[in-house]
Amino acid sequence: MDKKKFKLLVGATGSVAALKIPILIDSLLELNNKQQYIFEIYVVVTEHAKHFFETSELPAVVKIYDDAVEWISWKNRGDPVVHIELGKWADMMIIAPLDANTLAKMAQGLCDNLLTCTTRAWDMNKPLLFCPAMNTRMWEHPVTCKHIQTLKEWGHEEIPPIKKQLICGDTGVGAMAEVKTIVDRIKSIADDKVFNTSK
Ligand SMILES: CC(C)(CO)[C@@H](O)C(=O)NCCC(=O)N/C=C\S
Repeated sequence: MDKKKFKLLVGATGSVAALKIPILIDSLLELNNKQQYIFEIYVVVTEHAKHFFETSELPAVVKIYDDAVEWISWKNRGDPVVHIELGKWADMMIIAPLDANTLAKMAQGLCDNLLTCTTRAWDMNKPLLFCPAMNTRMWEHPVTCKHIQTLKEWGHEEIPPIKKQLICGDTGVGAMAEVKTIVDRIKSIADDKVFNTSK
C-alpha cells in the first residue's frame, strides 16, 4: 500500500538564512526513509530568496514555485491560480526564513508576489509556521514584535530566531532557528495530523 503523503509547502524569503534551504529540504526528505508517511515538498521562493541559494541545488523531487510560474500558469479564465492552488494542495506551510520585509507584508495584508499571495489566501485551519531571520538591529526594532504578534493572533506559529554570530559579524538574536529545531517541529505537527486524522 502506498505511503500516506504529508504535503508541505516551504516558503523562502530574502534573508541570508535562506542559504540553509537545501539542508532543510534534505533533512526532511531523509525522514521519508524512516517514517510511515512521506513528505511531499513544494518550495515557494521570493525573488530575493533566489540570491541566497540555487534552486537547482534542490532535489528534483521538490517542485519550485516562483513569481514567473504564477504568470506562466494563468493566462485566461479557467486557468489555475497558483497561489490559490498551492494553499489548497498544502497540509501545512512553513516559511523558513521569514525576512523582515515579508513579515511586514504579511502583517499588513500586502500580497505582491507568489509567496505573499499564498499566505494572504491561506486557510487558517491549516498550520502555518514561520522562522524569522534578520539582523539583530532589525529584530530589536519596535515594529518587529508588533508584526510577530499580529501573525500569532491569526494562529500562525513562530519558531523564534536564536542568538548567534550573524553573517555580518554581529552577535545577537536574529539567526534563524537551527534546522534540527525546525525539522523536529514540522515532524511533530505532521505526525499529529497523519496519525490522529487516520484514527
Ligand atoms: C546565515 C546564518 C544561518 C548562518 O548561521 C545565520 O547567521 C542567520 O540565520 N542569519 C540571519 C540574520 C541575517 O539575515 N543577518 C543579516 C545581516 S547580519
